[in-house]
Amino acid sequence: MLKPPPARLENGLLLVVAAALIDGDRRVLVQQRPPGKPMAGLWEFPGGKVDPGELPEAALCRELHEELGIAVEAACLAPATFASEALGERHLVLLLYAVREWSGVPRAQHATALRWVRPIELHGLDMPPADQPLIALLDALI
Ligand SMILES: Nc1nc2c([nH]c(=O)n2[C@@H]2O[C@H](COP(=O)(O)OP(=O)(O)OP(=O)(O)O)[C@@H](O)[C@H]2O)c(=O)[nH]1
Repeated sequence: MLKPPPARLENGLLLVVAAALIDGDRRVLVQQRPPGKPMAGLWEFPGGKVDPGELPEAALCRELHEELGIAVEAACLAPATFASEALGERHLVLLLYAVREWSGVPRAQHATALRWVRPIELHGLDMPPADQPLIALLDALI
C-alpha cells in the first residue's frame, strides 16, 4: 500500500518528531540510521515524520512503537526543544520531546544499532546537522 506523503506545513516545512528517552542513569537513547535511508550510519533520536492529519504526539507514540517496540503515553512526552534546519531543498522542523516513562524494553526494529549514552558522549557521535544544537540543550535538561 502506498504511504501518504509526510505532513508539510503550508509553507513547505517538513515536520518531524523525535524523542530523547532518558533512563535512570541520566543516559539518552540514540539509534543508528540503517543503510538505504538518507543519512545512513548517522546516530539520531528515535522518531520520524508526522503523517498528514496526525497530531505530533500521536505521531511520536506511533514511531516509538514502530521503531523500538515500546509503548509511550502521549502524557509522558515532555516538550524539550526543537531544531530548524535546511534539509536538501526542504526545511526541517524537528520537535524533540523528553521521555522518562515507557513500557517495554527498547529494541531496534529498523535501526542498525541502539546506544544508551551520556549527553556529553553525544558530542562524539556523528549526528545529522539539525541535531547539533540539541546536544548542549539536552545536557542542561537531563
Ligand atoms: N528521527 C529523527 N530524524 C531526524 C533527526 N535529525 C534529523 O535531521 N532527522 C531527519 O528527519 C527526517 C526524519 O525522517 P525519517 O526518514 O526518519 O522518518 P520516518 O521514520 O517517517 O521514515 P520513512 O519516511 O522511511 O517512513 C529525516 O530526514 C532525518 O534525517 C533525529 O534526531 N531523529
